[in-house]
Amino acid sequence: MTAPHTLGHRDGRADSAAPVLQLDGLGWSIGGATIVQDITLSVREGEFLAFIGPNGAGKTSLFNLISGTTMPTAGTIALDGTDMTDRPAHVRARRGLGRTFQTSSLWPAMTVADHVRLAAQAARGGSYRLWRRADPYTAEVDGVLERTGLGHRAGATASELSHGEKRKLELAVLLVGEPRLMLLDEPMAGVSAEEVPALTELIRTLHREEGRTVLMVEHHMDVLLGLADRLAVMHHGRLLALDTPEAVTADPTVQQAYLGEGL
Ligand SMILES: Nc1ncnc2c1ncn2[C@@H]1O[C@H](COP(=O)(O)OP(=O)(O)OP(=O)(O)O)[C@@H](O)[C@H]1O
Repeated sequence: MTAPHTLGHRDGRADSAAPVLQLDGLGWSIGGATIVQDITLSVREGEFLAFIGPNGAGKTSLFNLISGTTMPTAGTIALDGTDMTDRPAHVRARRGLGRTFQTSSLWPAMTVADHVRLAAQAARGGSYRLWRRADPYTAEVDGVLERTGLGHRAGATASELSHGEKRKLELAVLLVGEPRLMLLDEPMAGVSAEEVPALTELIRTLHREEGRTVLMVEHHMDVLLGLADRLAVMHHGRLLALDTPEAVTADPTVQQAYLGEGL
């Protein structure tokens, strides 16, 4: 096990008393349709907040707003007490926000190690060269692959990986930037039942042992009940409930929203 990482504020401007993430009245409308509506919540440092909700409830759209890939049409977003509402994704990333996507963002013919190496070069401002003789990123690449359980797959191409290994590689690429706040969009999607426990354990380590704040969209309730401090339930773009997993699953309003789909 690698030693826990100290996740310090990158630019020293953070207000340590402020929540890591604060959303106030956040909304997004497009083409006359309101996709995300009036979301107000705060996330404290080190918390694990999971988002659940029926298909099309607006969970991915909310992650897009938080990460800056979509700009909100209402409300505000603050990171560590600093308003980020109009700031682009790369500025939020510099403030320690990292995310994975629902669909795979890997290059099929590129090796596992080269994915991580490219991410390291991009993060450290190096040039995109995979053939350098004296590779300054070797130790970092090895370390990240070991932390994510992919050391033995360093030379495999992404196309040779199982779904679970692909998800681990996406996490490995994300970890290169040492995000303090990680947004994981359905990290178990497409992963076989046998691979779910190892992936769950990796996410638990990133949260509990490495101290990262995690927001995760996930449909597997059994996975979430062992990980999440709080569950946020989204329905028709709104926040229907936000509480402990026990309270949320017992909430009749939530059960009603899931009627016919199972919670
Ligand atoms: N760019 C867009 N333009 C128009 N409608 C959109 C756009 N992006 C998303 N939507 C719509 O917004 C709604 C919410 O989509 P979103 O992907 O955020 O839901 P979700 O809760 O993540 O769903 P799932 O669990 O199926 O991934 C859907 O009805 C979707 O079709």
